[in-house]
Amino acid sequence: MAVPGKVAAFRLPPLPKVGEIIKLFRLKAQKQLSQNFLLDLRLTDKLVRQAGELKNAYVCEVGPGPGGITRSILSAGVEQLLLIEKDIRFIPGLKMLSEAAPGKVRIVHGDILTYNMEKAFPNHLKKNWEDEPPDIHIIGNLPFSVSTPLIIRWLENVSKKDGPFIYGRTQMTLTFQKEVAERLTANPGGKQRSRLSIMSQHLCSVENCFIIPGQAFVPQPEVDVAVVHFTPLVQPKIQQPFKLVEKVVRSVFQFRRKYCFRGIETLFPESGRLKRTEQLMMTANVDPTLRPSQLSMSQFRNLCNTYRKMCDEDPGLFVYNYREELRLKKRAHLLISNSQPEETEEENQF
Ligand SMILES: C[S@@+](CC[C@H](N)C(=O)[O-])C[C@H]1O[C@@H](n2cnc3c(N)ncnc32)[C@H](O)[C@@H]1O
Repeated sequence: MAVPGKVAAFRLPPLPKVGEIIKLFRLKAQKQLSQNFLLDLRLTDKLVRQAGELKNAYVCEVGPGPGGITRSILSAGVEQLLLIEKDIRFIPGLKMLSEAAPGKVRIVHGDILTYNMEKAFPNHLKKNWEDEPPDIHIIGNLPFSVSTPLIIRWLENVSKKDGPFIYGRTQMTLTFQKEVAERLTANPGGKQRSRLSIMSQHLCSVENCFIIPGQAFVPQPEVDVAVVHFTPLVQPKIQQPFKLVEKVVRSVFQFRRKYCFRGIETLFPESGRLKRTEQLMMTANVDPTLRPSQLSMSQFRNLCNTYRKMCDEDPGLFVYNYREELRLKKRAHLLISNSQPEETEEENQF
């Protein structure tokens, strides 16, 4: 659990308000880029407190924009702050902040999706995975279209201990659309239990910290926003490669309203499908009539471990792709009958 730290360990010299910076540099939010700014410093302070103690820490803020959260991070007394911002219009305002905190801020005009985080911090900060997390934090309020793919990528980095996790169990405090945060943190049986719940919780302790109502942003988005804190676990709850876990979890949730065996079947080619599904479910000790959302983490672990054994015994199994088989069958069906194929798949949200 994140230990809320103190903010205001360092006093910035008087600066124009964030709203004034927006006016000064004509930083109109670009709706098509989902830019929604958080200008209320009480809220930015509260968000930054969720990261824990930041005094003398090394922080990377992704998508600082006009710099509201940036000010709160600097006020927390950090040692170094790396800012990665894609939109060049924000760089002059960020430079103004950097001048107010000499020697502390490094500004990168770049895209977090391509930035090499393995060189972002000094080597001496590296910790062993089993040790306490390093004094490195990632904080960000990014557009939702970026934050969801980014967290999936960072979860894969956690499982491989690379990217930002080359330094150890780097903690992250990020915002998401409220419903995505609910999926990230959902327990078994919960309405929002989904692929994202298993993929995040098997690798990290995930805490839904607080909700920021949409009205707090300028301009106001149509949804509420939640702040989520991630601390990578010393031992993942499922000790299998990320891609294997992803495949099993995606298959289970393929038909999220049906019994779980319906999705699990899709792990196997049509010939022998029933027999192998039964074998997997029996060995993993999973009741085939549970709904995907009812499965516990240990049941997912059993499924992944058993599926891994089956893949080791049949090297062609892992590359089997149900959707591809379905697509080829549909195409053949169309060629033969020239009729519309039946729709067999359900919506498969992350
Ligand atoms: C929702 S706005 C939030 C701005 C600021 N953090 C705040 O809370 O007021 C998202 C910011 O992320 C930036 N951004 C979007 N995609 C990015 C990417 N791939 N890499 C870095 N920054 C990005 C946008 O330019 C914008 O400044």
